[in-house]
Amino acid sequence: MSTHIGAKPGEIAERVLLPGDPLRAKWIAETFLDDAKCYSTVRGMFGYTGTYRGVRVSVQGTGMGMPSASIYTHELINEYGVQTLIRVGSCGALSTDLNLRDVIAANGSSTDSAMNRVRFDGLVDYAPVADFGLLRTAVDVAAARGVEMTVGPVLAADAFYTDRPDLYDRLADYGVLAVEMESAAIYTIAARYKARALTILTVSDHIRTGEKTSAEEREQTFSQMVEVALDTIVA
Ligand SMILES: O=P(O)(O)O[C@H]1O[C@H](CO)[C@@H](O)[C@H]1O
Ligand SMILES: O=c1cc[nH]c(=O)[nH]1
Repeated sequence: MSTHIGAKPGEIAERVLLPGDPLRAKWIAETFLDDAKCYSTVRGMFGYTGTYRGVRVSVQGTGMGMPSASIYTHELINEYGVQTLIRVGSCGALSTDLNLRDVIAANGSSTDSAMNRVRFDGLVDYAPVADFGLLRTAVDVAAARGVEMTVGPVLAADAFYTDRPDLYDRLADYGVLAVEMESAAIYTIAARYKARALTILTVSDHIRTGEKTSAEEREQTFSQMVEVALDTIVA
C-alpha cells in the first residue's frame, strides 16, 4: 500500500475516475462497474476496481481541495502506475448560460492556489490544461449519448466560501464557466508524470442564482457525467 491508499500492487486499474466525494466513488462502483471490489478504505477515502464494458476501471475518492487531490493523484500515478485519470466532480456555475445539472468539460483550469507558484518559484503562471485526446473523445462520446456538454475553462479555488464574489464576476467576464476545487492540481501532476487527465463536472450550485442541489443528489445522481467519463476512459 502507499501512504494514503490501501491497495496491493495490481489492484488499481490503469484508468481511474476521481470523484471528490468518497461516497460518490462507492455509488459509481456499485451502479456502473461489474464485479466492483473495494481496495481501500484508508481515511474513509474509498477506492474500487471493477470492469466497465469489459475494461478494468477504478474509481478513487480524492477528498476536497488541491492538497488532498494532489496526494491521491501523485500516489495513483507514481505508486500504482495509473495513466489515465478523469475527475468527475461537482461545481458552481459562474456563467449565466449554464443551468443546474449541466455537464462541463474543463479544457483548462485557472487557480488561486499557491501550489504552482511554489512549484515554479513564482516566475511562471503555469496554465494547467486537459489532455487533448481525452477531451476530444469526451466531446465525441457526449455527442453520441445526446448529452449537451459545454467545454471551457474553470477556476480551481482553494476556498469553497469566498469573501470575493467580485472576482467570480470578473472571471465570468473572461469566459470562466464554473468554480471547483481540484482540477488545476490534477492537470499539473498528470503533466509532470506523463499521465493523461481530464475533468468533467456537473453544476451542483449556481453562483448567480443561488440554486443548489442536495448532498444526496451530489452523491448519487450525476449519472450523465459518469457515463460520459466511463465511455471516454475505456475508449
Ligand atoms: O463534488 P466534488 O467532486 O467533491 O467537487 C466539488 O465539491 C467540493 C465542494 O463542495 C469540492 O471538492 C469541489 O471541487
Ligand atoms: O459552488 C461550488 C460547488 C461545487 N464546488 C465548488 O467548489 N463550488
